[in-house]
Amino acid sequence: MLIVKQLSHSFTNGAEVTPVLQHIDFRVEKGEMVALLGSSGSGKSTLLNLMAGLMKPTSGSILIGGQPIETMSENRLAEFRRTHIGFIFQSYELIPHLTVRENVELPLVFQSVGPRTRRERALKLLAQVGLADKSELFPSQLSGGQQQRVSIARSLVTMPAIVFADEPTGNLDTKTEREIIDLLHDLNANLGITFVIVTHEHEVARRTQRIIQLRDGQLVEDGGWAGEAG
Ligand SMILES: Nc1ncnc2c1ncn2[C@@H]1O[C@H](COP(=O)(O)OP(=O)(O)OP(=O)(O)O)[C@@H](O)[C@H]1O
Repeated sequence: MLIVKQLSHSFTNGAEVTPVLQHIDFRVEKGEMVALLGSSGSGKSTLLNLMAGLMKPTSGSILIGGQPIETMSENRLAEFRRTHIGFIFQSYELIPHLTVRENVELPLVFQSVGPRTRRERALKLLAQVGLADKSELFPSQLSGGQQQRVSIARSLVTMPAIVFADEPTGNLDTKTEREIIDLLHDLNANLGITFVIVTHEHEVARRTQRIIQLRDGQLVEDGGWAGEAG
């Protein structure tokens, strides 16, 4: 599903070169739920941006569904992202003047899916994330946890091969955090969605099947639990 091969990245500002990721190797199989754990500055966002095709690596390769994304043209990559990759952000990134249902439908608008199909798919997903009765409200009328559920429904509406979640519970209290992770678990178990969850919180990482740990741009642990990895 996802293969990261000998991935390295440095940022260059004038003469100054900052190496951020060094020779990262791992793979994520279809249906896995993986945490990418690391403290601030360890390189998580950089790795996520590279895996999502938002940046080109200095060297190495990223394959999603067998396709190397770093060699794709910008247009091809944009299309590939829209079709095969789902995103969940810490700050939800919902459009305030669209209803909950319209927010979930939005990725399908960009794929030219007709209104009736869009509506059906959005309502089905909203029911799956426990928001069947909130579809015609606006994001501001929902709690933070509910808004994150909307963004989860939106990330799944195109039926992507893989979903990247960037600190998905970073703005939520502990109880709501647990509920959101439970939901991601259910979606993983029931629908077989492949999730890569970027987090600096051991509590979140501990709930996944597998932990990939980054420290100073290097992979220090793959597969162990946070408690053991220290
Ligand atoms: N555009 C850039 N130019 C130079 N250095 C950068 C740039 N972006 C990030 N870095 C450096 O790369 C390192 C890793 O940053 P990154 O944002 O990937 O870490 P992170 O683990 O996501 O941290 P956080 O949890 O705080 O977001 C940091 O030392 C950062 O200063």
